[in-house]
Amino acid sequence: MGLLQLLKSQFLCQLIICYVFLASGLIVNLLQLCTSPLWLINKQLARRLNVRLAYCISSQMVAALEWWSGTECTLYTDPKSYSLYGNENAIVVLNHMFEIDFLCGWTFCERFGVLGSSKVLAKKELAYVPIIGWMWYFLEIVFCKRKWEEDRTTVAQSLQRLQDYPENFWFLLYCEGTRFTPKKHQISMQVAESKGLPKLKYHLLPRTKGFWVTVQNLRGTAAAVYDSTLNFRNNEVPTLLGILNGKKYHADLYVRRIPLELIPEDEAECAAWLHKLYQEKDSFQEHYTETGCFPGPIVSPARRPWSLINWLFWSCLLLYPLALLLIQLISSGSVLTIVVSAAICYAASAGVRWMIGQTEINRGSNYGNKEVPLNKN
Ligand SMILES: CC/C=C\C/C=C\C/C=C\C/C=C\C/C=C\C/C=C\CCC(=O)SCCNC(=O)CCNC(=O)[C@H](O)C(C)(C)COP(=O)(O)OP(=O)(O)OC[C@H]1O[C@@H](n2cnc3c(N)ncnc32)[C@H](O)[C@@H]1OP(=O)(O)O
Ligand SMILES: CCCCCCCCCCCCCCCC(=O)OC[C@@H](O)COP(=O)(O)O
Repeated sequence: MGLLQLLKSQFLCQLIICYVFLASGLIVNLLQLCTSPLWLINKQLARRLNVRLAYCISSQMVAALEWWSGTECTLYTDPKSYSLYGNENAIVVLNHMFEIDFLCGWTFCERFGVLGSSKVLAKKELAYVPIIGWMWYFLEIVFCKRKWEEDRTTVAQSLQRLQDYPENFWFLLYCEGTRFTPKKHQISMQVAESKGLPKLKYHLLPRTKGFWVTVQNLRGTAAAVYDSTLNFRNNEVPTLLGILNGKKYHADLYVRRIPLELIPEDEAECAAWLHKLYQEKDSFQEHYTETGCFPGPIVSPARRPWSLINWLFWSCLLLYPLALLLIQLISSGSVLTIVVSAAICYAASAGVRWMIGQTEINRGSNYGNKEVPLNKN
């Protein structure tokens, strides 16, 4: 193990990264709250400000992936589509198998200049995660309860609000609705069988309603669907804790640009179209398993320095007062103050560990885990 790698694996270094993330995140959340009155006066300006504030938070996680762990992200795509990435609004359909798939997505957002404005159809539970969830509130992220009776109106309304969004954005949709586990896969394949659909090997059966409502409400706003399939080399199982430990992974992303006009408007036809898309995605994963690469040319954008610069800025701003505080604390000699400070540090690190837990598959929800009564046709 090299010296740098040893340094990266030290708990103290990870603690510093988490401290900067936590302290800067809360400051940014507060600044976002301060933009509230501006929404009434100049909504578009408030949105633009929030895009930049959100960048301060999400780019720290991107910096951890790109600069701290040195993870490499390779893009396989058609060079003709490449020039459009970042210059139009798009709906991104991504497989949901890895704990850091969202972070790889964010990395590509960063490289194409849409990180601050990127959006997702997220489960409601994530709205309560401090920093990220609170940041999303001001970014007009679309939340769902994964209960169609309630989601059908709320999701459509939230999507419609994005029609006059002042910056280009990518709207991420995990149509599988939950992370892949063998049990969820087995249950969803029973559903596939009952619907007479071909089985998928690498994906859960996609939930079609969210896709249909997104496409319908973003017609005229988004230009295309980016069908994205992610995998990692050498059967790596990447985790956020691994990233914090400085472990380097190799992500490969295969993206096909599909103009929105090609997607049927009728709900049933749109659902059939999505099922066919997932059968194709499954064949790309099969190709990857057999050959170690996706079909198509590699046109990888390089990582940009901005996420690192942002992290260095917040570190300089926040580590100096922390050091002063620690010196004062130790020199005060008060046992009570030291114990209280240690307790605050412990609570903060437990909080960050809980947030990281949100990304862990074995702490995932039970959605898609329950056997459903099937009407065999
Ligand atoms: C160039 C580079 C390109 C790309 C770069 C890549 C990405 C970057 C882009 C943007 C980044 C932005 C942000 C990223 C940051 C963070 C993201 C983090 C996480 C958030 C992710 C989540 O929270 S995922 C969970 C929430 N999302 C979803 O659930 C979406 C999918 N779900 C739906 O669409 C659902 O339909 C719904 C939520 C709208 C409603 O759910 P509900 O369960 O109520 O209804 P359903 O219709 O789905 O269910 C009933 C029907 O389903 C059938 N059924 C039953 N059991 C199953 C089963 N196990 N599997 C499949 N289907 C099942 C049932 O039979 C019913 O069928 P019908 O025929 O009656 O419809
Ligand atoms: C740079 C310092 C990093 C410090 C660590 C901060 C950690 C914050 C992470 C919060 C990000 C939350 C995003 C979670 C994405 C996710 O993967 O959600 C799961 C859902 O799709 C589906 O849930 P489920 O049904 O449970 O599978």
